[in-house]
Amino acid sequence: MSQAGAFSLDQLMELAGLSCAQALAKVYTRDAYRNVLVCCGPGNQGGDGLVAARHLSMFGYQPVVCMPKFGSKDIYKRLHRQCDNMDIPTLPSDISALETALPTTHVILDAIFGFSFQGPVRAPFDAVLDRIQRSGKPIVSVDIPSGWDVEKGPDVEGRTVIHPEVLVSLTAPKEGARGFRGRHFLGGRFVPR
Ligand SMILES: NC(=O)C1=CN([C@@H]2O[C@H](COP(=O)(O)OP(=O)(O)OC[C@H]3O[C@@H](n4cnc5c(N)ncnc54)[C@H](O)[C@@H]3O)[C@@H](O)[C@H]2O)[C@H](O)CC1
Repeated sequence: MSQAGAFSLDQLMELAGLSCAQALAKVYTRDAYRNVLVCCGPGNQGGDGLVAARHLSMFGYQPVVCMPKFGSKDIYKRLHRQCDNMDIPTLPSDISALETALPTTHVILDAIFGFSFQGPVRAPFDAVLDRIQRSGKPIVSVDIPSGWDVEKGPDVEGRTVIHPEVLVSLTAPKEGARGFRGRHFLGGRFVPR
Protein backbone atom coordinates (compact mmCIF):
# COMPACT_ATOMS: atom_id res chain seq x y z
CA MET A 1 0.00 0.00 0.00
CA SER A 2 1.35 3.43 -0.92
CA GLN A 3 1.83 6.13 1.70
CA ALA A 4 -1.16 8.05 0.30
CA GLY A 5 -3.32 4.91 0.47
CA ALA A 6 -2.46 4.34 4.14
CA PHE A 7 -4.61 7.22 5.41
CA SER A 8 -7.89 6.50 7.20
CA LEU A 9 -11.12 8.21 6.11
CA ASP A 10 -10.94 10.41 9.23
CA GLN A 11 -7.45 11.57 8.27
CA LEU A 12 -8.42 12.18 4.63
CA MET A 13 -11.44 14.23 5.69
CA GLU A 14 -9.33 16.18 8.14
CA LEU A 15 -6.85 17.07 5.37
CA ALA A 16 -9.67 17.86 2.95
CA GLY A 17 -11.57 20.07 5.40
CA LEU A 18 -8.43 21.87 6.53
CA SER A 19 -7.47 22.59 2.88
CA CYS A 20 -10.92 24.05 2.23
CA ALA A 21 -10.76 26.30 5.30
CA GLN A 22 -7.27 27.47 4.33
CA ALA A 23 -8.29 28.22 0.73
CA LEU A 24 -11.35 30.18 1.86
CA ALA A 25 -9.24 32.15 4.34
CA LYS A 26 -6.71 32.99 1.63
CA VAL A 27 -9.34 34.62 -0.59
CA TYR A 28 -11.90 35.90 1.95
CA THR A 29 -10.32 37.64 4.92
CA ARG A 30 -11.72 37.15 8.40
CA ASP A 31 -12.22 40.89 8.88
CA ALA A 32 -14.40 41.37 5.80
CA TYR A 33 -16.02 37.91 5.53
CA ARG A 34 -16.50 36.75 9.09
CA ASN A 35 -19.88 35.02 8.67
CA VAL A 36 -19.37 31.77 6.76
CA LEU A 37 -22.33 29.55 5.91
CA VAL A 38 -21.01 26.00 5.63
CA CYS A 39 -23.51 23.98 3.56
CA CYS A 40 -23.01 20.24 4.04
CA GLY A 41 -24.39 17.30 2.07
CA PRO A 42 -25.20 13.77 3.24
CA GLY A 43 -22.00 12.09 1.96
CA ASN A 44 -18.29 12.33 2.70
CA GLN A 45 -18.17 15.83 1.29
CA GLY A 46 -20.53 16.91 4.06
CA GLY A 47 -17.87 15.57 6.45
CA ASP A 48 -15.25 17.77 4.74
CA GLY A 49 -17.57 20.71 5.40
CA LEU A 50 -17.91 19.91 9.10
CA VAL A 51 -14.11 19.68 9.44
CA ALA A 52 -13.76 23.00 7.58
CA ALA A 53 -16.29 24.64 9.92
CA ARG A 54 -14.18 23.62 12.92
CA HIS A 55 -10.98 25.02 11.38
CA LEU A 56 -12.70 28.23 10.25
CA SER A 57 -13.85 28.75 13.82
CA MET A 58 -10.27 28.31 15.03
CA PHE A 59 -9.14 30.84 12.38
CA GLY A 60 -11.51 33.41 13.94
CA TYR A 61 -14.47 33.18 11.54
CA GLN A 62 -18.05 32.64 12.69
CA PRO A 63 -19.20 29.57 10.79
CA VAL A 64 -22.80 28.40 10.78
CA VAL A 65 -23.56 24.87 9.56
CA CYS A 66 -26.45 24.18 7.18
CA MET A 67 -27.01 20.42 7.00
CA PRO A 68 -30.49 19.80 5.58
CA LYS A 69 -30.12 16.00 5.68
CA PHE A 70 -27.85 14.31 8.17
CA GLY A 71 -25.56 11.55 6.92
CA SER A 72 -26.14 8.29 8.75
CA LYS A 73 -22.49 7.27 9.14
CA ASP A 74 -20.93 7.43 12.58
CA ILE A 75 -18.15 9.72 11.30
CA TYR A 76 -20.65 12.56 10.59
CA LYS A 77 -22.12 12.25 14.06
CA ARG A 78 -18.64 12.54 15.57
CA LEU A 79 -17.68 15.49 13.37
CA HIS A 80 -20.96 17.21 14.12
CA ARG A 81 -20.49 16.65 17.86
CA GLN A 82 -17.10 18.39 17.57
CA CYS A 83 -18.83 21.41 15.99
CA ASP A 84 -21.43 21.40 18.78
CA ASN A 85 -18.64 21.27 21.35
CA MET A 86 -17.09 24.36 19.76
CA ASP A 87 -20.46 26.18 19.85
CA ILE A 88 -20.68 26.26 16.07
CA PRO A 89 -24.43 26.55 15.42
CA THR A 90 -26.35 24.32 13.00
CA LEU A 91 -29.43 25.74 11.28
CA PRO A 92 -32.76 23.94 11.60
CA SER A 93 -33.23 21.75 8.53
CA ASP A 94 -36.16 23.65 6.94
CA ILE A 95 -35.50 25.89 3.94
CA SER A 96 -36.81 28.99 5.73
CA ALA A 97 -33.89 28.77 8.19
CA LEU A 98 -31.47 28.93 5.25
CA GLU A 99 -33.39 31.86 3.74
CA THR A 100 -33.18 33.71 7.06
CA ALA A 101 -29.44 33.08 7.41
CA LEU A 102 -28.40 34.13 3.88
CA PRO A 103 -28.73 37.94 4.19
CA THR A 104 -26.14 38.11 7.01
CA THR A 105 -23.83 35.55 5.38
CA HIS A 106 -20.59 36.92 3.91
CA VAL A 107 -19.35 33.81 2.09
CA ILE A 108 -20.69 30.29 1.50
CA LEU A 109 -18.73 27.06 1.60
CA ASP A 110 -20.44 24.61 -0.76
CA ALA A 111 -19.69 21.14 0.67
CA ILE A 112 -22.93 19.60 -0.58
CA PHE A 113 -22.06 17.14 -3.36
CA GLY A 114 -18.78 15.65 -4.46
CA PHE A 115 -17.72 13.01 -6.94
CA SER A 116 -20.56 10.56 -6.08
CA PHE A 117 -23.30 13.01 -7.08
CA GLN A 118 -25.60 11.91 -9.88
CA GLY A 119 -28.37 14.21 -11.11
CA PRO A 120 -31.11 15.30 -11.11
CA VAL A 121 -30.88 17.00 -7.71
CA ARG A 122 -33.40 15.56 -5.25
CA ALA A 123 -35.17 17.36 -2.40
CA PRO A 124 -34.29 19.00 -0.11
CA PHE A 125 -31.07 19.88 -1.96
CA ASP A 126 -32.83 21.20 -5.09
CA ALA A 127 -34.18 24.13 -3.04
CA VAL A 128 -30.86 24.55 -1.17
CA LEU A 129 -28.85 24.85 -4.40
CA ASP A 130 -31.40 27.30 -5.76
CA ARG A 131 -31.29 29.57 -2.68
CA ILE A 132 -27.53 29.68 -2.31
CA GLN A 133 -26.92 30.25 -6.03
CA ARG A 134 -29.55 33.03 -6.14
CA SER A 135 -28.18 34.69 -2.95
CA GLY A 136 -25.42 36.49 -4.88
CA LYS A 137 -22.94 35.71 -2.07
CA PRO A 138 -19.45 34.52 -2.97
CA ILE A 139 -19.22 30.72 -2.99
CA VAL A 140 -16.26 28.42 -2.40
CA SER A 141 -16.97 24.90 -3.71
CA VAL A 142 -15.36 21.72 -2.48
CA ASP A 143 -13.98 19.24 -5.08
CA ILE A 144 -16.63 19.85 -7.77
CA PRO A 145 -19.27 22.60 -7.62
CA SER A 146 -22.57 21.13 -6.45
CA GLY A 147 -24.92 20.09 -9.24
CA TRP A 148 -22.12 19.79 -11.82
CA ASP A 149 -21.70 16.46 -13.59
CA VAL A 150 -18.34 15.19 -12.35
CA GLU A 151 -17.30 14.26 -15.92
CA LYS A 152 -19.21 16.72 -18.12
CA GLY A 153 -19.34 19.87 -15.99
CA PRO A 154 -22.06 22.47 -15.41
CA ASP A 155 -24.10 22.37 -18.61
CA VAL A 156 -26.96 20.13 -17.56
CA GLU A 157 -30.31 21.24 -18.92
CA GLY A 158 -32.99 22.20 -16.42
CA ARG A 159 -30.78 21.88 -13.37
CA THR A 160 -29.74 24.62 -10.93
CA VAL A 161 -26.01 24.34 -10.43
CA ILE A 162 -23.61 26.27 -8.24
CA HIS A 163 -21.28 28.75 -9.94
CA PRO A 164 -18.52 29.41 -7.39
CA GLU A 165 -15.82 32.07 -7.36
CA VAL A 166 -13.39 29.57 -5.82
CA LEU A 167 -12.95 25.81 -6.26
CA VAL A 168 -10.88 23.56 -4.00
CA SER A 169 -10.19 20.33 -5.90
CA LEU A 170 -9.24 17.46 -3.61
CA THR A 171 -6.31 15.23 -4.55
CA ALA A 172 -6.78 15.99 -8.29
CA PRO A 173 -9.12 18.22 -10.33
CA LYS A 174 -12.12 16.34 -11.69
CA GLU A 175 -12.72 16.17 -15.46
CA GLY A 176 -15.95 18.17 -15.14
CA ALA A 177 -14.02 21.12 -13.66
CA ARG A 178 -11.83 21.50 -16.75
CA GLY A 179 -13.67 24.65 -17.86
CA PHE A 180 -13.68 26.30 -14.42
CA ARG A 181 -12.24 29.81 -14.68
CA GLY A 182 -12.28 31.11 -11.07
CA ARG A 183 -9.61 30.82 -8.34
CA HIS A 184 -8.64 27.16 -8.24
CA PHE A 185 -6.80 25.46 -5.37
CA LEU A 186 -5.60 21.89 -5.06
CA GLY A 187 -5.98 20.43 -1.57
CA GLY A 188 -6.52 17.23 0.36
CA ARG A 189 -4.11 14.36 0.57
CA PHE A 190 -0.57 14.39 -0.66
CA VAL A 191 0.00 12.61 -3.96
CA PRO A 192 3.61 11.67 -4.70
CA ARG A 193 5.01 13.34 -7.77
N1 LIG B 1 -10.12 12.93 -2.54
C1 LIG B 1 -9.94 12.97 -1.23
O1 LIG B 1 -8.83 13.08 -0.76
C2 LIG B 1 -11.10 12.89 -0.35
C3 LIG B 1 -12.36 13.29 -0.74
N2 LIG B 1 -13.42 13.30 0.08
C4 LIG B 1 -14.66 13.95 -0.25
O2 LIG B 1 -15.67 12.98 -0.45
C5 LIG B 1 -16.40 13.27 -1.63
C6 LIG B 1 -17.04 12.02 -2.17
O3 LIG B 1 -17.78 11.46 -1.09
P1 LIG B 1 -19.00 10.44 -1.28
O4 LIG B 1 -19.51 10.06 0.06
O5 LIG B 1 -18.55 9.34 -2.18
O6 LIG B 1 -20.09 11.25 -2.05
P2 LIG B 1 -20.66 12.72 -2.03
O7 LIG B 1 -20.15 13.51 -0.90
O8 LIG B 1 -20.45 13.24 -3.40
O9 LIG B 1 -22.24 12.56 -1.79
C7 LIG B 1 -22.97 11.40 -1.97
C8 LIG B 1 -24.30 11.62 -1.22
O10 LIG B 1 -25.13 12.48 -1.98
C9 LIG B 1 -26.35 11.82 -2.28
N3 LIG B 1 -26.74 12.14 -3.64
C10 LIG B 1 -26.10 11.75 -4.77
N4 LIG B 1 -26.74 12.25 -5.84
C11 LIG B 1 -27.81 12.95 -5.37
C12 LIG B 1 -28.86 13.67 -5.99
N5 LIG B 1 -28.96 13.75 -7.32
N6 LIG B 1 -29.77 14.32 -5.22
C13 LIG B 1 -29.71 14.24 -3.86
N7 LIG B 1 -28.73 13.53 -3.20
C14 LIG B 1 -27.80 12.91 -3.96
C15 LIG B 1 -26.06 10.34 -2.10
O11 LIG B 1 -27.25 9.66 -1.75
C16 LIG B 1 -25.05 10.35 -0.99
O12 LIG B 1 -25.69 10.42 0.29
C17 LIG B 1 -15.37 13.90 -2.52
O13 LIG B 1 -15.93 14.65 -3.56
C18 LIG B 1 -14.62 14.76 -1.51
O14 LIG B 1 -15.29 15.97 -1.27
C19 LIG B 1 -13.35 12.70 1.42
O15 LIG B 1 -13.17 13.71 2.36
C20 LIG B 1 -12.17 11.72 1.53
C21 LIG B 1 -10.89 12.35 1.01
